Amino acid sequence: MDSNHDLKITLIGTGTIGLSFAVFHLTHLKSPSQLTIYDTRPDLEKYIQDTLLSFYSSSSPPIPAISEINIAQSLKSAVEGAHIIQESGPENLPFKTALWKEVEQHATKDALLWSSTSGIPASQQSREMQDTSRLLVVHPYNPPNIMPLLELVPSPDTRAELIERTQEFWRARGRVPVHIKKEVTGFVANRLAFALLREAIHLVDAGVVTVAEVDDIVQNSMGPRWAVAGPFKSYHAGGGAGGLEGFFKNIGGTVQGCWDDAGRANVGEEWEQRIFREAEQSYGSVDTTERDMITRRVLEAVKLEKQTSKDD
Ligand SMILES: NC(=O)C1=CN([C@@H]2O[C@H](COP(=O)(O)OP(=O)(O)OC[C@H]3O[C@@H](n4cnc5c(N)ncnc54)[C@H](O)[C@@H]3O)[C@@H](O)[C@H]2O)C=CC1
Ligand SMILES: O=C(O)[C@@H](O)C(=O)[C@H](O)[C@@H](O)CO
Repeated sequence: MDSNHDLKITLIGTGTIGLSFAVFHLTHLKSPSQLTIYDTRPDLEKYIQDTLLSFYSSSSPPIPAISEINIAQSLKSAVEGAHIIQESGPENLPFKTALWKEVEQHATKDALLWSSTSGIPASQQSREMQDTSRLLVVHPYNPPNIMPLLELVPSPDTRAELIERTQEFWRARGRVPVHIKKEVTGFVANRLAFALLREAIHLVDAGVVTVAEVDDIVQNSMGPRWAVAGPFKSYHAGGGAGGLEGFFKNIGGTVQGCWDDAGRANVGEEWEQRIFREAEQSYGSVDTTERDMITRRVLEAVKLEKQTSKDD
């Protein structure tokens, strides 16, 4: 991968995710002039000026010279000469398919082509490309300027060396790229999160707990637990000397009972209006700045403690 001094990154689509990626890259690039942004919104420059600054606080890296960022006036000029091109445009297949077909015409042959998509596989997005081996999904967890995870989801055609170069890029910047081996719906993080969300909806809909009580439970148990040790490591530890096998020997009956009794809520069913209203009454407009500041500090603390215990 090109050194940070001459690395050129282009971001296509700088809304919620794209701008967060911009903040991340600006922290690691030697100059803002190495970053190019292309977005069709008419108020782009004012939007960037107003919104990018909101990502910076007293504890974050110094505010970059935003005026030095390249604002491209065409897709062609945005992608020419870029080493990395990441799209964070609208989550719809026609947009992404047309985009990659056009990007491929102007991008250099060894440029890395990444999609931030939440769930549209590279095999679908690349179907009008000449070289379908070039595209890789690099799915972030919002906000990517803070959350370490990137799910790398290749199509069956994606070249292995592109996955390796992408892993190298993110690891070198302290991120956690995970290679998802198959194009499953929602990849992995969302599937796991949405499985928990389905059961949470079921329990609220059944009057077992409220929306806020579910959040209290998660934030004061598995939330911090899984920030330190994920589900498999936690239950392997919970099984004592027997490990995960011991856990299931001991608790397996209860686990199966929960699985058998799990809820089957579906989108569009009658639970929606009541639970949407309860969430609104509980939270109103969430202060994402405070959320992100606390999340950053939690992640930094976990990383420091894990490094300290590794060094001991
Ligand atoms: N919002 C989230 O929590 C997450 C979103 N994603 C994915 O990231 C992608 C972007 O999502 P968001 O940032 O939430 O959407 P967004 O709506 O905030 O941003 C999309 C941006 O694309 C721009 N755009 C629209 N048409 C364009 C075009 N033809 N050329 C260039 N730019 C164009 C829009 O002006 C807008 O700024 C989606 O694929 C989404 O699934 C992935 C992880 C999390
Ligand atoms: O939750 C996230 O940040 C991401 O994994 C997603 O893709 C979300 O589902 C996003 O699309 C909506 O928040």
